Amino acid sequence: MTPKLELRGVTRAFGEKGSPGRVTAVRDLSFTVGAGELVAVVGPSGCGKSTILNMVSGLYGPTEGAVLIDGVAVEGPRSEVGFMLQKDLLLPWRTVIENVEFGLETRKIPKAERRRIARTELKRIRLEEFADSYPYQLSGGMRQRVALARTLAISPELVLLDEPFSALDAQTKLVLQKSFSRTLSESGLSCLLITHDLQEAVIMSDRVVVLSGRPGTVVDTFAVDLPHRDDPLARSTLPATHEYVKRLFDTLHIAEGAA
Ligand SMILES: Nc1ncnc2c1ncn2[C@@H]1O[C@H](COP(=O)(O)OP(=O)(O)OP(=O)(O)O)[C@@H](O)[C@H]1O
Repeated sequence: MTPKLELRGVTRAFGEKGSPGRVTAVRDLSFTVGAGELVAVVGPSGCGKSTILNMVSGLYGPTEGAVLIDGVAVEGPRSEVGFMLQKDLLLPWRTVIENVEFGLETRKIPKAERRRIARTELKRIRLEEFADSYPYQLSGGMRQRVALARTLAISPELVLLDEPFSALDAQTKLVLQKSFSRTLSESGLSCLLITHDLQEAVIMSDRVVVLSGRPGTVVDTFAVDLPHRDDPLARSTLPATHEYVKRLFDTLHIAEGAA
């Protein structure tokens, strides 16, 4: 079966070819995200995680190799790709429901239909009673949930999650990891999760890709063969979870030492 996302021998360099300032951010990366799969990418700072996201979102292409969505090379922004960033980027002058409708508006969906979809998404994240509130009236965790609703409202097939919980306190993070995991599993979406948090990578994903320091190359990739992908809290209590986290820690330690 064609994967939802495939990076095939991807290298990306910046700067003039042959110039001393040329930097290779990632080298010969190959990995896939299958349909309905959540794949976490972890690696040391500067290993090229943002570069990967920028290529998958069509901001720029690889220097060598190919980035494919549904087997088709990405050559610009694709409507089936949704994003969730560390900062919620909600528009402060719009109500919660108007924020959720934003992506639908830019796609010229009629107003009544936009409202219907936005209400369904707010219900899904259990914030329907805040539809007419403004972002400043919500907690950081609630704002991130609204941002997820906005992402899902456009019915994406692939969701890119860029450190979506890193700005939150530890307790809010746990609650959100749980609610995101349930929502993403229920929707059967394919997801690429970029994270610095090794525990998060293990408790939320089906598979983990480990990158080395710059230039980022794949140093390990493994399936997380544990139950409860839709419930990170339950997964975090399993003894085997700690084995996986330790494996990641050891791999990254070696990778950093070699960089
Ligand atoms: N547009 C650019 N021009 C020049 N160099 C770049 C550009 N984008 C990224 N780089 C370089 O490529 C390397 C990887 O950058 P990138 O931002 O992808 O890493 P990252 O893993 O997201 O970093 P962090 O974890 O610290 O956010 C860095 O050394 C960076 O300086």
